[in-house]
Amino acid sequence: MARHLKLLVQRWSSRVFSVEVDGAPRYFGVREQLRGEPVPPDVFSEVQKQDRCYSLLVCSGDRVTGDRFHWELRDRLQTQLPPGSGLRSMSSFIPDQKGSLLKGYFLQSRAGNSSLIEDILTDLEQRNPVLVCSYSQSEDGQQWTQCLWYQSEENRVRFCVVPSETPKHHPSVLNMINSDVFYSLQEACDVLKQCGDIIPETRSVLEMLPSSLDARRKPDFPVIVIEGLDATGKTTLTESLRDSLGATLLRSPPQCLSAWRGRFDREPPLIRRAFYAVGNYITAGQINQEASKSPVIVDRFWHSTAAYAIATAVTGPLSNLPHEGAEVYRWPGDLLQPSLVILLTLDPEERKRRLRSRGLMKTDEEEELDHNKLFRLRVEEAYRRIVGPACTALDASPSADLVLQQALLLIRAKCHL
Ligand SMILES: Nc1ncnc2c1ncn2[C@@H]1O[C@H](COP(=O)(O)OP(=O)(O)OP(=O)(O)O)[C@@H](O)[C@H]1O
Ligand SMILES: Nc1ccn([C@H]2C[C@H](O)[C@@H](COP(=O)(O)O)O2)c(=O)n1
Repeated sequence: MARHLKLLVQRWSSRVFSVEVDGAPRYFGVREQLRGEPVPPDVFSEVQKQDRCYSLLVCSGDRVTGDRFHWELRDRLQTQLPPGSGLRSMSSFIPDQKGSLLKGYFLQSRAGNSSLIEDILTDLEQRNPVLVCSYSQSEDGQQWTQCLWYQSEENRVRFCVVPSETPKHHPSVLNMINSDVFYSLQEACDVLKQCGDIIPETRSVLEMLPSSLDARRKPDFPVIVIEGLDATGKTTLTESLRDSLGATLLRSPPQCLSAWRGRFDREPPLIRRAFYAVGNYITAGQINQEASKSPVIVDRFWHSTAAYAIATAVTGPLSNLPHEGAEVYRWPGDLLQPSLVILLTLDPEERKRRLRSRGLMKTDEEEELDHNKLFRLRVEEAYRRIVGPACTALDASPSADLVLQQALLLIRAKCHL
C-alpha cells in the first residue's frame, strides 16, 4: 500500500481535483509553492472560518475491489458522519492521461466535529485502500492548504490549493473505455470472472455465452434493433413488427438472464455494465441462430448499453459528454452489427403520460430519467452519437399503428424486405 501511494503521489501536483457541486464538477489543483496572490478555489467559498475539509480517494490496485469499495463507502460515510458534513462526490485525475482517474468523496467538518471525523477517517485509511487528505485555511482565510494523511505528521508536506481551469474533457471520460463501456467480450468477461467469489451468479451468466461468436458473419436475414428511452413504445412496436414481418423477436438483456438482472443492477457501474455488455453478446449468439431462418427484431442492444453508461458516468450539461466522433461512441469490433437501428423519439411530456398510464415499476435509471432532465438529454444525445451503425430516429408520437407503418417504410427502404 505505502509503495503504491508513493508512486501515486510522485506526480501529485500535476493532478486536478474535481468536486461535484449541484450536479456539475468544480476544479482545483495543488502546488508545492504559491506563485502570486492566493485565490481560494470556489469549492471552499461557503466553508466557515473554523471548518476543515477532507477528501478520500479510492486507490485500490484491483479495479473490481476498488469500484465496490467506492460504491459502499458512500453509504458508510452517510451513516457514520455527523449531520451537516456535506458529503459530495469527487475525483482526481491527470489531464489527458487515460486511466488516471481516482474516485472518492469530499466532506466538510464543522468546528467541534473534527476529532470525531478524524477518528472515522483514520480507521478507514488504516483498513482500506483509501488516500485521505485534509484541507485547512490560513488565519486570514485567504489560503487553503492540503496535506496527505498517510505521511507521518512530522513528514507531512503541505500543498497550496489553487484554482484550476476546466479541463478539455470531463474527468470520467479518461476511464470510460472498458470500465463503463466495454469494447470486447473478453474485457467484460474478465470483470465478471473477477467477481465470481463475491457474486456467485456470474458463473451462471457466463455459462449462457455461446461457444463461438463470429461478428464478421453476415446474417442471411435482416436484423433490426429498436432503441429508445423507456415508455417510448419499443415493446409495442417490436411485437407489431414481429407479427407484420413474420420475424423472431429477441431482446437484450436476453430472457435467460432475467433471474439475475436485479442482482447486477444493485452493483457499481463497472460490474453492472459488464453484465449488460455480456448480455449483448448472448443476444448476438441468439441472433446468429435465428437470422438464418427469418428476419430478427431486437428490443434494445448495444446503443442502450453504451448510451446509458456514458450518460451516467459524466455529470452536468451535454458539453460534458465525450465529443462527437470520440472513440467511446464506436461499435465494438467483435459484436454482430445489426442491419438497421431505429431510435424512437418522444416528447418528454408524452413519455411521462405513457409511463403514468402504464404504471409499472421503474429501475433507478428510469427514475433518474424522470427527475433529471440533464440525464435524459445526455442519454438521448449519446444514442445519437453512436456509430457503426448509427441509429435512424423515428418520431414515436403518432398512434401505434402509424409508428408501425413508418417503421416498416424505413425497414423496406434499408433492408429490402
Ligand atoms: N404510439 C403510441 N401511442 C400511444 N401510446 C403508446 C404508443 N406506443 C406505446 N404506447 C403505450 O405507452 C406505454 C409504453 O409503451 P411500451 O411498453 O411499448 O414502451 P417501451 O419503450 O417498451 O417501455 P420500456 O422500455 O420501459 O419497457 C404502454 O402503455 C403502451 O401501450
Ligand atoms: N442492452 C441493454 C438493455 C438495457 N440496459 C440498461 C439501461 C437502463 O439502465 C435499463 C433500461 O432497460 P429497461 O428497463 O427498459 O428494460 O437497462 C443496458 O445497459 N443495455
